[in-house]
Amino acid sequence: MTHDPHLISESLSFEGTVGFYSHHSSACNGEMKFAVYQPPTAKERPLPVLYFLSGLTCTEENFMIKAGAQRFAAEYGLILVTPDTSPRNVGIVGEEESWDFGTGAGFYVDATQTPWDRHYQMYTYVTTELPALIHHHFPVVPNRQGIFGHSMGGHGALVCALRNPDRYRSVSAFAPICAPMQCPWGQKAFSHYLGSDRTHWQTYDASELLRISKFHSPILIDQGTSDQFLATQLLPDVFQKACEAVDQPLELRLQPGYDHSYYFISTFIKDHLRHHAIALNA
Ligand SMILES: N[C@@H](CCC(=O)N[C@@H](CS)C(=O)NCC(=O)O)C(=O)O
Repeated sequence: MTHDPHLISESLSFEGTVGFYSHHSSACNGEMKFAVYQPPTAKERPLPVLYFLSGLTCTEENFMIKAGAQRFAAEYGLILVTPDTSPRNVGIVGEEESWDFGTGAGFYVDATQTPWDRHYQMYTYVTTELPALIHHHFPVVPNRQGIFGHSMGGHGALVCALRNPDRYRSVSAFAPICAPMQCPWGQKAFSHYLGSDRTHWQTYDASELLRISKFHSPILIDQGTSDQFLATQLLPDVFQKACEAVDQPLELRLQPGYDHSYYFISTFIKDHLRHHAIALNA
């Protein structure tokens, strides 16, 4: 069951609106926040919807403030939705202790381990509960839905798309965590949220999921070569090999000199919105 969203603030942007909302989430058993950009054409007709999942330490705000996506969403006629990256202030001891786990680091999984399982149901939240709420309250065409993200959110976007190719028509990522089972961020998050059963971890690892699931349209990934997390945490080469093994079309663009920041994202954001617009408007 979804609850009506409460509008916190609204600003005009490229003749459309950026709105910040809170609502009660049944999946996460508490208040969640998200933001929506509605381009000017949303006043005239329902539009395709594109979800952006942010990375570690982010909220629903970072992308809306820093990516510069509104100009192109207005141009291409896409509604943008950015959820928060985790439940917050839910009273779990240690939830604020690290920047790469707990608050701001939900990893887009449904936790099975106590005490996280009562609230950290981000996979269900972003794939089911939030889209149902968006469909109900905003002028979207529900079967024209795409997803993209950055870093932890790039991992989330790839996992959501590979597990639900019927629900997402397009997927892309900036500097995604491509093989979370093989990197410290992923291993820390999965062991605490999911327990020790590594077969369960595979259901949230894009490089593993490719063994059983292919996406029906090409995947676009941009990766900066000066990203400080590239060699230890992101591992795009593992994902590339997994794509090759199953003939999954992948455009992996290594961008010389770019780091992990939103300066990198904003440089290539237009290409990503175009990638999604082509698939979502086809
Ligand atoms: N806090 C970390 C960095 C965390 C980080 O780079 N987060 C990325 C996502 S993985 C981000 O988008 N940060 C928010 C921002 O740049 O606005 C550090 O100090 O090394």
